[in-house]
Amino acid sequence: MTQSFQFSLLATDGAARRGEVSMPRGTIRTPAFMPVGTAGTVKAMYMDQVRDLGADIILGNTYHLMLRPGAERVARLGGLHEFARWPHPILTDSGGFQVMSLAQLRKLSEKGVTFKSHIDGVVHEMSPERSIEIQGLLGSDIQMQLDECVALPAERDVIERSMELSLRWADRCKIAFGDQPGRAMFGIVQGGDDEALRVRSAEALTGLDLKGYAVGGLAVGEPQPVMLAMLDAVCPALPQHKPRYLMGVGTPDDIVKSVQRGIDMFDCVMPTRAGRHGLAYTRHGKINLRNARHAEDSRPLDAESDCPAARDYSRAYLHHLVKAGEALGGMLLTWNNLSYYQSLMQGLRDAIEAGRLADHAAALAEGWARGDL
Ligand SMILES: CCOC(=O)Nc1nc2cc3nc(NC)[nH]c3cc2c(=O)[nH]1
Repeated sequence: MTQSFQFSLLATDGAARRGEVSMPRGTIRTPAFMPVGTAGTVKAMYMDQVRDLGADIILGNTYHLMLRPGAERVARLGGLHEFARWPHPILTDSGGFQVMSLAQLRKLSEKGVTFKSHIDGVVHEMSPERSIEIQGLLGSDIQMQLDECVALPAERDVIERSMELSLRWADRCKIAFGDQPGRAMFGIVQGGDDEALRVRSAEALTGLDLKGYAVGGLAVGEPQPVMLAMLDAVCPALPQHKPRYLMGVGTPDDIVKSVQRGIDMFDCVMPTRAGRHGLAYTRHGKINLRNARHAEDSRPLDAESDCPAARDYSRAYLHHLVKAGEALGGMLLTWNNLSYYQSLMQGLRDAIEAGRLADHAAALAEGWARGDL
């Protein structure tokens, strides 16, 4: 068990990397998918199940937890790992993105963001320093800088000013983070859909010598080719021997194409949220269990899966649960979806080690395109 934060590059295949992040609370095998545990829970899952599916790390949302139950309260109760019974690494976001998408009446200035809670209307001030303080109170292993995710499309000078603000906040967060052995603070590359601004952001953050780098400001509705073009510009401008985390991504296809461009870590609400809405992710593509065509289909989602939710329940039963609004429907589909995402990541890790990522990616795409025979 290490007392420090170390990233080791174990193998590469083109721009893709197979690595390991070793931390005091455990090792993260990369490429890695981080299930989103917004308010200290991966919705509809027990934490033991999340672990059994192969997740090495989960994501917690600062915005939600600071509003309820409150960061100081979580600290008094022993921190988020103890509170939520997840003893492995946790990455927390800085809350910036959620403030801009969830809070009412938010104001952004050099100082930070001021907003009214969407729960009880209380006004909160979140400076870069306070964001890091909150993440420390939660006991977060990987803390994110406070940043501004500019909405696209935007004028170049708006993107530039926003990117430069995030850089100043990165510096303030690094100072506020100080020296927390075994923990890390990641910078967040911004710059919208402008390659030159993206490279400037990546190079400036590299100069701060942080433990890892996130790519933010993407997966905000831009076409996939735009997102991938930004990765083609950013990844070569980031240090080879530090982890790269693409925020909010994505579909299985997004993940494969991003791994091929050098991304190591992902988080996305898709598998959990879609599961609660009746959608199953499988190696044959997406299956919408709300659709009446499943009403008498006695086949499971995937007879070859080692996940009981995929292997042991008929589509007819899942369709019934979803139509009836039964809690078990969301539970089984979330279980299936997270299982599929973790098996996707395991397959990518194996393919990079074996130097056959291109063939593996083609086989995956063929399976998704073949659809659900
Ligand atoms: C997870 C760390 O988040 C932050 O602290 N800031 C941040 N979060 C983002 C989350 C995003 N989710 C999506 N798509 C679903 N795009 C995102 C961008 C950011 C971001 O720029 N900055």
